[in-house]
Amino acid sequence: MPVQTIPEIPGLSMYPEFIGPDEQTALMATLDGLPWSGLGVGPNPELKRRTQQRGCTFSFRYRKAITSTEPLPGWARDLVARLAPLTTMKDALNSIIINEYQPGQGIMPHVDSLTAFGDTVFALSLLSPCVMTFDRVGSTDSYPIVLEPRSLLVLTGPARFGFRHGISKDLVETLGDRTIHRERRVSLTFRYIIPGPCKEEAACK
Ligand SMILES: O=C(O)CCC(=O)C(=O)O
Ligand SMILES: [Fe+2]
Repeated sequence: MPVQTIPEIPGLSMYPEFIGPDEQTALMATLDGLPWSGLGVGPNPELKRRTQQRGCTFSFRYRKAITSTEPLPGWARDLVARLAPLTTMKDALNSIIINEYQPGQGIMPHVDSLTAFGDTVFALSLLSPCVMTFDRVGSTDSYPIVLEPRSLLVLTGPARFGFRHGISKDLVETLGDRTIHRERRVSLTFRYIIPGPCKEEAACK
């Protein structure tokens, strides 16, 4: 499987075309057939975008998992089996957060909670491309990258713990000679949720 890395962001791996177009279409049909939450609907009603959670459910407000170990759904098993060999993390992935970004929606720069989530985070991108910016914690270094549809981003080590990542609300983004007109984007974040409360002081992301 071809993998791209970025010397400035150690621990980041990008797998372009991790899934095929038909797999993307089937996955979107599955997700759109399931109930969305966020935007006033629990378990995370405060989120300003639509989300779904599968497997172990995490509450950002209560800063902890709010279900015990629900199994991951059948439609995710093949994907998860393909992710497992890409990490040295011992704990098995037990949660999927699905985020929908309509034009004008993004995600604030954040480090995924260090105490709530395991040391490898996977993000599978569907539909619209977008720019994700990595800001090194404690410096002004900032590295924008394009998340292409059907690509898989793997964050571990410094990329996971030493950089904030975020997506702007911009309707149009430019990076080098690339111009992206943002359309609907859906991503699946696969993580291991560590049992017990999030121990950080800051808001848990
Ligand atoms: O949408 C994405 O690709 C990233 C989502 C994210 O950063 C997260 O769920 O923590
Ligand atoms: Fe994140």
